[in-house]
Amino acid sequence: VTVTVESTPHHPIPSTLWGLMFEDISSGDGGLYAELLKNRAFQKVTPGTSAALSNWAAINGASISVIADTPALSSALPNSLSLVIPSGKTGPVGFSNSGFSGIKVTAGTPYKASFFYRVPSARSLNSPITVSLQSTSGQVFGSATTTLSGSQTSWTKVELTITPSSSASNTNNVLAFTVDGASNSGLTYNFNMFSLFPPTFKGRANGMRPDLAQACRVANSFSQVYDHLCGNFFKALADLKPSFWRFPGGNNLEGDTTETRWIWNETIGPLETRPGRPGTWGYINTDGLGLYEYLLWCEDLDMEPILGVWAGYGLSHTSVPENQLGPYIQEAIDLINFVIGDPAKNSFAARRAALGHPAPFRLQYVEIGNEDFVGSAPSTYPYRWRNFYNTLTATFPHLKYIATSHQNNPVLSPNPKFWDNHVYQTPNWFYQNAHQYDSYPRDGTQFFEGEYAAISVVPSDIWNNRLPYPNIASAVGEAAYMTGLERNSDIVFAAAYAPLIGHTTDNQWTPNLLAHDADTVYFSTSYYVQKMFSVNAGDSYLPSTLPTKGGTLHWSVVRKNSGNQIIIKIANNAVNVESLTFDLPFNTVSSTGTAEVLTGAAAAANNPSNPNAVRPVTSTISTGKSFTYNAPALSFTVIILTAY
Ligand SMILES: O=S(=O)(O)O[C@H]1C[C@H](O)[C@@H](O)[C@@H]1CO
Repeated sequence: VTVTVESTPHHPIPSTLWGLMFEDISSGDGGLYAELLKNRAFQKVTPGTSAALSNWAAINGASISVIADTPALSSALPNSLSLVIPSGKTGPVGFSNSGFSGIKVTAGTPYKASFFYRVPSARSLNSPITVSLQSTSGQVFGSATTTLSGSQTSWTKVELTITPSSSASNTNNVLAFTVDGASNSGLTYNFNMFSLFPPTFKGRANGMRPDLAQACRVANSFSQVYDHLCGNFFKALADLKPSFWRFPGGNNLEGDTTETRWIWNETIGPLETRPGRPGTWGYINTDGLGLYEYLLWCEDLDMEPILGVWAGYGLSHTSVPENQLGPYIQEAIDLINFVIGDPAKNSFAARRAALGHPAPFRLQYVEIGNEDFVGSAPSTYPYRWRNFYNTLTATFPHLKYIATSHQNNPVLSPNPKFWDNHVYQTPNWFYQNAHQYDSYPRDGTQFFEGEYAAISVVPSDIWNNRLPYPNIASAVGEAAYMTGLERNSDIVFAAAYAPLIGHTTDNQWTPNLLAHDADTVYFSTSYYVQKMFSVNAGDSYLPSTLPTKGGTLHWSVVRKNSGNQIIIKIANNAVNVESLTFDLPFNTVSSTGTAEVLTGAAAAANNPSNPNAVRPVTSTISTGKSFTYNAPALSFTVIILTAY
């Protein structure tokens, strides 16, 4: 096929085109969020049940239980861990936490441990307590000791630093808390709000995970360089050069009921004031990764937040009646004031300032709800949209509000200027529908492809036949579709693969762009496609011969001003090599260029047992005013050359 490229740009590439969608689907707690202990504050559990003690285990015959404590540490955290040392015990007695399917222990790294405690009744003994990182078989890598006071009947916080002298060979490790059995015979201690943080990105308290911090890249302040092969969340995400961050969901914004919606003001402030909530993915969210942490993360990665506000619908298909929306609209107003308000005029903005960020955060886009095309949502979205949109627009007229139902189905008033479209489909569907936006009217309406992914190769039932990890077929299908988004980026202002992150074993959704366990992050084929597009977004779109609609070969050409670069993206979904001849209308064209190619067998995938099975390979190719490139079967290529 001959591709004639035009020299006059059709439109600028929007600065927000390629970004990230995030919600907690075994991706926040235990993933992006750096806390290493699971069930750290017994949030939303039933005292006295074994479930309340999940992830905790007794050591050497200690009697542990979760109790509804009086006095509670806080109204947000009413449950405590009660430790009773039986009589007749000798040696260390106590309990341990097993983390999120394990804990990674790296020598020379300072881990910050903390907990609250009180003694129910005063006594003379002041007892040492040892907190140690150790293997499940008892090998101690590092520990710290402090003293529990026998007169401490009110809650008090203890903070310790543990710097292991050796690394663990795997993640089968626990954080153990022990006191001497003999001297504590028959005594009781109450504990709460445990926490263990390794160094976080930028050293932020309550920050993002150590594997996220750029410890792999910045001059290490620690004696131990992180396992640079593992990559890490921050490097992985930062390397995508993402332009936006949609949060907090997705389903997890909505909650199953009105009561379990994401309530922004319960996710900020000291951890002991955050009650946590049952998320929509089957586990309790600690909300340790809350609104303020998300906003700092957006600043740290220089991303535009796309902030979802709860819009009166829960996934158990309940809608707030129109005449009862007021408090929830006010909740959204207060949320937005926390983000951008004037601390001198608004108490929620003053909360932001008190947390250390007096200046407003960056905010342009607010999404009203999520997927209001599911269940009974469409039947109530017209009034929910109208009331939220009208009140928010009156209060914050400069913000851009995104609708989440199917466009004009139902008809909404006022007519939305921004829509969020989602699609989960097969690889074939993605290359067959790469032209989706070509025919959309150019009437000022803008589109956010807020969630898309090839999740299955079984068209008859994609939902129950998931790919465990992205593979070459899914990634190259997505690449074809993304050439269409790039071509139509005059009306598509943003797009994100979803979901972004998932745990390798303890997950509720596959495939994910990145997988993780307690040890490392795994980069998928789709991750590389996202990175190859995002890093090479360019500044303006150059029209060219249109690919055959529904065909297997797709391309898109952009110009990057700096360096006079022409960037050609080619997705070949055929199982045979495709030859493309490019005719470039420029006086001067470099005789060579680079071609970064991701290719492999259709089912080839990166996974924990073979994390680097498929990676992009860059080579030098011959280019010129007219040149031919042979796109390998099942491949995505980014060609970069200079021309002017
Ligand atoms: O089960 S789904 O509704 O398809 O869930 C999808 C759509 C929803 O917005 C998001 O939270 C989730 C995975 O990204």
